[in-house]
This record gives sequence, C-alpha cells and structure tokens, in this order.
Amino acid sequence: MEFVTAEQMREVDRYTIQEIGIPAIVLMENAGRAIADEVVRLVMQRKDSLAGERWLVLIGKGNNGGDGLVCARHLTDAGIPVTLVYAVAPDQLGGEAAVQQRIVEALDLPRIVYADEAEGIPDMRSYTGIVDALLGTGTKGAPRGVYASLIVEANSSGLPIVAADIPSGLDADTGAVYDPCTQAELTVCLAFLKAGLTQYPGAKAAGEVVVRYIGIPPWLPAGLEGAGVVLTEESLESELGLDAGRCRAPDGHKGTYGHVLLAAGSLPMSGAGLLAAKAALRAGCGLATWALPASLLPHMLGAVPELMLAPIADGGIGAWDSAAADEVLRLLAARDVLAVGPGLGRFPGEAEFLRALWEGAPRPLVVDADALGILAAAGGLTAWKRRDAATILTPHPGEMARLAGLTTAEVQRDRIGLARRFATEHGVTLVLKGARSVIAASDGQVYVNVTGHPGMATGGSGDVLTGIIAAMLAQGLDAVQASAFGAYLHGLAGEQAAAARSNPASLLAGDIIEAL
Ligand SMILES: NC(=O)C1=CN([C@@H]2O[C@H](COP(=O)(O)OP(=O)(O)OC[C@H]3O[C@@H](n4cnc5c(N)ncnc54)[C@H](O)[C@@H]3O)[C@@H](O)[C@H]2O)[C@@H](O)CC1
Ligand SMILES: [K+]
Repeated sequence: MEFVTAEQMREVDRYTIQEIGIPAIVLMENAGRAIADEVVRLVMQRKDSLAGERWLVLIGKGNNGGDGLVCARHLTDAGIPVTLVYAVAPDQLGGEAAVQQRIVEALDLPRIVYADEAEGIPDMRSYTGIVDALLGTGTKGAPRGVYASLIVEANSSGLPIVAADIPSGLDADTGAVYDPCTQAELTVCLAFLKAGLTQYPGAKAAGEVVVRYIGIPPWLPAGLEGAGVVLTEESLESELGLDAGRCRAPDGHKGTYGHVLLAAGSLPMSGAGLLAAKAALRAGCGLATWALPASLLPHMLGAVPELMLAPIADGGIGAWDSAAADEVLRLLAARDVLAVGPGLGRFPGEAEFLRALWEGAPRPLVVDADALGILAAAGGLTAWKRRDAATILTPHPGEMARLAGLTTAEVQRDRIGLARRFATEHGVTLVLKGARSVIAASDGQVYVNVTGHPGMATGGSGDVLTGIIAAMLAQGLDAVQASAFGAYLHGLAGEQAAAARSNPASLLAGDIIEAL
C-alpha cells in the first residue's frame, strides 16, 4: 500500500480537482460520508445498535473541518444525533468548508462555538463519541489555542475518538506527535495513507487506520512520487516482484540456494554469531559458514550440526584483529554473501579489518551491530571505497545516530526522511530497525515493514534479522528484496513466536528462528 506526505496529498488533490475535474466539494462530500460510515461501523461493532448514541464533531477552520461538517450531517441522517463544536467562529470557514457550513446551518444542527466558551464543553460525558475534524494535512506546527484545549478535552473525556484523515496534532509526514495530539480509536485516512501514520508515535495516536476511497483515483498520477510503500503480501509481489509464497524449485540442490559466510562472534558474545548463522540456515540458504575466533570453535562444535565452522587465528584470546580480514576474504571467494558484525566486539585494528572487507569483498555485504559501530567510528562510509556489490546496513536507532552524527531522538523524529536521504547519499540499502522498520533503497524508494511484535525487543533479535537477510541474498534476491522480505519474515516469525507463548515478554531471539 502506497503512502504519501501532506505535500504529495495536496498535489494529488490539486491534480484530481484541476486536471481530472472532480469538484472539491464532491471529494469533501465523499470524505465526510466515509468518516460517518466508519463511525457507524465502530458503534455497531461495539453494541450493534445506534440507540443512545450522541456524538460531538470537532470542527476546525480548514477542509478537515469541512469533512467533519459533512460527517455530522450523515451521522444525523443515520440516526446518531450530533453537536458541532466549532474551534473558530462558523463565519470564519472558507471555500468548500463554508459551503458545508451553510448546509448544516440550514439543517439547524446543534452547535457550540467553542471559541466563545469560557469553560470547557458542557457535560462532555453525556456524549458517547467524538469525531476529530480539527486539523488535517494543513497542520502547521503544534496545535494552538482553542485547538489545543479541544484536543486535551477530547483526550481526557474517555470517549472513543474517530480522527478525520489524521489525528489532530500529528505530523503527517514523520509520525512525530505534537503536544497535544489526539489519541484516536480509529483514523479514517482519506484517499491515500499518510506517511506519518506508519511510524510511532503517530501509529499509536492513530489507533486502527482505515484508508477510504473518496473518488480520487487510487493510483498516483504520472510523475507524482509517493513517499513509500507499506510491505504487505501484495506489495511484496507487485512492488518487489517477490513470490511471497515462493516454494523451492524441485530440482534445487544446496548450491542453488547459495552459501552464506558470517564473520561474527567473540568470547563474550559468541551466541550472536550462532544466532545469525542458524537464522540464515532456517531462512533457506543452502550452506552457511561461520568464521569465528579459533578459541571459540571447540565450544561451538555440534551446536548447529548443519553449520560449517571456520576458525580464525585469534592468539587464544577469542577476539578479532586486523589480520583476520585476509582469511575472511579467502573464505568469501567460495561463498556468495558476507555478513559481518553480530557479536564481533570492538578490538585494536578494527578499522583496518573492516576497511579490508568493505573495499575487498566482491560480494553482497551485510553490515550489522559492532561492524556498524566500527564503520561509524572510522568514518568509513565517506572515506572507504566499496567494491561494486550490494551493501546493506542494518542499524537500530542508536547505531543509526552514530552513523549519521545525530542523537537517537533526532533519528526517531523523522525515520522515513532520514533513511531515504542516508541511503541515497551513501548508495547503500538501509534497514532502520525499530517498530515499523524502514527499508530505504539507494534509489530513494522506501518501504515500511509493519509486521513484528514488542516481544522481539530482546537480545539477539537483530542477529537473527542479519542472518535472514544474508540468506535471502544468497538465494538470489537483490539488496532491496532481501532487506524488505527479510524484515517482513522476521516480524512475521516474531509475531507467531510471541503468540505461542503465554507471556510474550519471555520471547527469545531463538524462538524467532524456530518460527521461521
Ligand atoms: N479537496 C481537498 O483538498 C480535500 C481535502 N481533504 C481534507 O482537507 C484536509 C486538508 O485541509 P486544509 O489544507 O484546509 O488544512 P486543514 O483543514 O488540515 O487545517 C488547516 C487549518 O487549520 C489551521 N491550522 C493549521 N495548523 C494549525 C495549528 N497548529 N494550530 C491551530 N490551527 C492550525 C489553519 O488556519 C488552517 O486554516 C485534509 O486533511 C482532508 O481532511 C479531503 O477532504 C480530501 C479532499
Ligand atoms: K483530524
């Protein structure tokens, strides 16, 4: 499913109204009606009768408010009495919203002009629900004045809130929320999903999100870019050409499914390498070799019988050093993909080691965990010359902050925008992990993964993802396919593993592997 920024939505609106010729008032009528439909659906889901319902419809000054006025009319006609709550004096509405205002005036719908109220909304608790039609994609900055106090009142009312297009107080592009921001039960998003609804905390403020057709053709006009695509089975096929139900070719053999090499693990974090290697096998690569410090090897014998182990001289201390790069590159010559980083540790000569792999590996390279820390510390992204092969970085927000020279908060403030800029600037495929992982291709295309479960925030979960992505590359997927499909499967496996446990907090990264 495609998503757009506020600016792109305005462009689509303009194109639809001016080039195609569908009048704005028609779009607004359809929008308000769709919102009313969804309110009725919500009520009927809860108590399969509209009896006793009384809703407030909060009306802003712009077209979002206009949608709310149409919605109020349709709710009334459906049998749910409404009271309009104007954030501004009704005569301040303009354009299509003013047309709608005159209609509700003619219908004499009950109204409160909140702007004039000294105190809050009278007997808020006598109502049963609220439609938030205060601010939509025209929001500029944090809700001000009357808008802010209405949002605070609505949020503290305890009543279910249905947001028109987006929750008021949400940044429609990034998913950041202003203070205050409507906390909705349901968001009825109009025409196209807005980017901010795909990222936390916006995704939480929105509640359930439904995208409703309002007459705007559901394809983007030629030349008009969207902001990205949400990964679903359909979009994995239509956008990424993946046969999500892909089964193995009957005549396949081990070599057909590729050979993954992992340079991972160190004495205090040997498990990370094991998790990544096992995940790669579970994710379907034909063969996997784990290059690890020699002194760890005896302890790993038989841990995963299917896994090949390659000892790297470590002087008996269970750590890596710069000389290890030659051996890794020698092993890579007979393998298809290199994943470096899980449990690697930090060590003297780390920059030389990673630079040798970055500049010497003629195969797709997945860089994760400590290898990302080394890359950031050495400034490798700008200083080193990568071989002409795919490069995938899989940072969590903290690692992304170090790579981009930002704070973690700054990374989380605009995950989609940052990921897109970073991937295109450095010519890499970026997987910015965290709830709703963002996969950004070097050509600027962005995907958001919505599978996953909070229980997956556990040590080793990232190592498992690295193994999955490496296995997808080994099976012939390109960097973007491997990253997107890998994240999708990782999240799906995590959901299934969590569902199988009485308390999802007890989930272990290993459970995700078993669920693959
Ligand atoms: N024909 C169209 O353009 C359509 C627009 N649609 C609706 O129209 C919305 C966009 O409408 P607009 O562009 O008029 O803008 P909005 O209705 O989102 O709000 C903008 C108005 O709110 C005020 N405002 C902005 N930021 C504020 C803040 N931080 N605090 C207080 N007041 C603030 C401004 O005075 C402005 O008039 C969409 O979200 C959607 O709901 C949909 O009906 C689709 C069709
Ligand atoms: K709204």
